[in-house]
Amino acid sequence: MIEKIPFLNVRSEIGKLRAVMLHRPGKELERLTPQYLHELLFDDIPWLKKMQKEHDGFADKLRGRGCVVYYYEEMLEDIMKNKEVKKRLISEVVEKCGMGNDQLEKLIKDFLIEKSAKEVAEILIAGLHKKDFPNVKRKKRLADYIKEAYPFYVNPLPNLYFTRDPGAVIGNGLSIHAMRTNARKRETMILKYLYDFHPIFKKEHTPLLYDYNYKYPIEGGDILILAENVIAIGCSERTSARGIEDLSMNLFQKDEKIKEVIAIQIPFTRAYMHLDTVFTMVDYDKFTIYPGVEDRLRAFRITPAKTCPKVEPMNDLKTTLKKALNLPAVVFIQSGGGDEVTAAREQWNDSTNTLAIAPGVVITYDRNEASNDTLRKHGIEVIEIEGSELVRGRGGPRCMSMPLFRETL
Ligand SMILES: NC(=[NH2+])NCCC[C@H](N)C(=O)O
Repeated sequence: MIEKIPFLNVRSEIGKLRAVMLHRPGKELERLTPQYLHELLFDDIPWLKKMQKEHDGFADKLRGRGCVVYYYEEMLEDIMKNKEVKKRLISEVVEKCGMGNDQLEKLIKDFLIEKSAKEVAEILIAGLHKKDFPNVKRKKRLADYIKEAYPFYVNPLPNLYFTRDPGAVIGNGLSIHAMRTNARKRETMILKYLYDFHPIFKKEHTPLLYDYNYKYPIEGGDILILAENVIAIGCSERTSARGIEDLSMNLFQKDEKIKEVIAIQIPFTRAYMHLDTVFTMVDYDKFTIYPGVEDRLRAFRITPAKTCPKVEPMNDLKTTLKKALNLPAVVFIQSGGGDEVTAAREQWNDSTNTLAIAPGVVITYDRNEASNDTLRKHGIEVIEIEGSELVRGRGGPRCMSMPLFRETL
């Protein structure tokens, strides 16, 4: 049952979190095999049952602190109770699978349309394995032979539990992202349907700030809502410079409160694919940072201008943040407790990927002991969750959550 929230509202990284969208990992994770791990953006294969327990633990901690949890899959099921929506979504998904055989496409569409909203929601996330499709007599095309060894008609979406990335609520608007990799593109297509048809998005009050079919990639793990008037966007392996400029222009045009964007360039590499894997905000004036990249970050100030935004290179990130947030000082809390090796190991396990649920209160993985201690020494309340399986997809509590509503500071 969907409870009502007023409308989307995220004007900071740290305001009390009242509503969040999660995805409980499901069957899609059991479709990972060593052969396709890399393509599906995983480094290892999680044990699903344990992973779900860990994820439920995460959701419980959020609820325990007064946050309503919405699940992606339930919302997807909700919108597909409308037969027309179900039909359109099935068609769009199947057509984007590149099967190379129109007759097969039609058969799969007909097969899916007969299923309930719940079953279709599951298949659109977990994928359609060839063995789950009845072997009806049909003419084989070249593509069928070429792809004979490939197990799926519709690919699974194992990264969907990182709900942070396909979309971001910024202010009262929704940014639906153009994902860098094919493995994650359907996640955003589905989010667009949720935006169009699910009542919780209250489309008429929710400006669309970016769309998944825009040309330049941008992903949610790179977006940090520093304050009402200033947003940080990482320029990373996943988020392009032009994507940042285009989103900035839309923000300036569609949200009168947003006056500047700080672009933060991080090294382009898998270990830190998004800004939030090395840098997150934990309190009004405190950030946690992976020391291994601290000297390699570059900051640029982006402000409105006529045709394209004005871009100014800044001297250093700390001073830039201080100025933008109008603070006398900002504190960078180094993850890893001051040891280079510990810091690198814990970063790989998402020590810096903290989810603030109120000013000075964060959720992190329990395994990152040194980083958690350091946060506590700086007066941060650290709520720990288990994440031995969850972490295998290379993401932590922040990646696993898409805030919908935060109390205004
Ligand atoms: N916001 C984040 N840091 N998300 C992490 C996403 C990890 C996921 N396996 C990917 O590579 O896309």
